[in-house]
Amino acid sequence: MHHFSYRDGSLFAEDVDLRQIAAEVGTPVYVYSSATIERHYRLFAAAVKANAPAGTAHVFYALKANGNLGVLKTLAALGAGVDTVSEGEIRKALAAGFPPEKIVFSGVGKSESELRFAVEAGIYQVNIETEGELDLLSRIAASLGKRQEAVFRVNPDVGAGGHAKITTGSSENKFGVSFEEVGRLYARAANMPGVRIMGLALHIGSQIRETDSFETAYAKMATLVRSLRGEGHRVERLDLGGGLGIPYEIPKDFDYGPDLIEAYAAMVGRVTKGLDVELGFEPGRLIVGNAGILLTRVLYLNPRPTKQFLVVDAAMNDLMRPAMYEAYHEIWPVSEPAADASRIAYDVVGPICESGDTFTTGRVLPEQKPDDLIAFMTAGAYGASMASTYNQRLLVPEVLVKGGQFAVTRPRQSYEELLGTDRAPPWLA
Ligand SMILES: Cc1ncc(COP(=O)(O)O)c(C=O)c1O
Ligand SMILES: N[C@@H](CCCC[NH3+])C(=O)O
Repeated sequence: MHHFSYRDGSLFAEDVDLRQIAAEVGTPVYVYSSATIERHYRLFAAAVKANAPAGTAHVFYALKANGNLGVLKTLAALGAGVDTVSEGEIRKALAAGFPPEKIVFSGVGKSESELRFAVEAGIYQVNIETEGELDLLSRIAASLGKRQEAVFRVNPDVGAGGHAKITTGSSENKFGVSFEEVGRLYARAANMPGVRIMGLALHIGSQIRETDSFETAYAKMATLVRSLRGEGHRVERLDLGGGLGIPYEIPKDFDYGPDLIEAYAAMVGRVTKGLDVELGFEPGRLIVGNAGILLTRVLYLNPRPTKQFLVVDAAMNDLMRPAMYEAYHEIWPVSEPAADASRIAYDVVGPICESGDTFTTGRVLPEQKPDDLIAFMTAGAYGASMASTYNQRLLVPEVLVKGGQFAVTRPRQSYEELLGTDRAPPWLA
């Protein structure tokens, strides 16, 4: 089931022709499908709930993957919780209507003011990553007359992921407290006035397309839960993080998800059997990755003796995954190519003054000409959320589609907004 498909010769997002969005909103523009977001959330939530030991599983959508207000409201309406990593993300989640009691706060470097904001907001859980953070959190909460529920994010020393830069669970990575330290921290926390430790969390990496590395890490966590309980500590919650990957190469008979999600959920059920914990999950990419595309227009062709450059109006500041992780995104022309269309190998590049502003090299596509529209597929996760204004380009707009309707849920930034926050120093004013 794919919600981006060809109809009458043009690529549609659900029931909306992408040519219409390009005409009304301009390019580049991100376009998201509500139906895909809903489907992936429901598939995941149902599978993990069905396999959870105590029948309780909380799904905290990882907001960092896509923080668009329309996307967040869609998920809040489905009853999702949210995983945040900064005060800005907590504020976005609250603004989108997520109740504080469904908000988790992760992150290696939470500042004092961020922790204070989170405690005052009354969020569900802080995922503590260092001993210093434990002390600080307790001090802040106690000064507010509160006791904040929290878990320790443990570094399981099992790293995995689609690229070295997105592995988080290895002990070489900065994330989480080490396995050996957890017992001691639990014991210290028991005497602290401002925190109540409810359990453990982990997150091993992103774009993981098999279940073995999760299983290794989760089995280690199950052992840790038992040994902590043996020492008399309370472990009621186990937050298993996110990281489940998605297909970036879209199969012809696209029916994303169920197999890997089912296998993952069954594995979780197996590993946590009899553990009597409330499970939490933090999927990001899985929920929104396949739900979005980046729509861009061909500006120029630049033929060279050995290659053909296709210059488009999107750039690495709009979608930085290819430049940062050599990530692969399929490219679909908006006008459905004829079966006998001539095909050419292109290096698809953006307007930015960096050779790294290259989406792909030698990609064979139906022949393109200036003004043609093309879509970078599977761009719903870590696309707009990682965008910048590098080269003083305007932040890219975002559109949410639902059935035959669409709405601009973030307009293209204006030049007034781009320039308006700068301040001249007084000696040059
Ligand atoms: C703590 C934490 N939770 C959840 C996620 C979401 O990961 P993904 O989008 O791969 O599901 C991340 C990012 O990798 C993360 O750092
Ligand atoms: N931003 C990365 C994944 C990192 C996930 C954040 N912990 C990507 O686009 O693949």
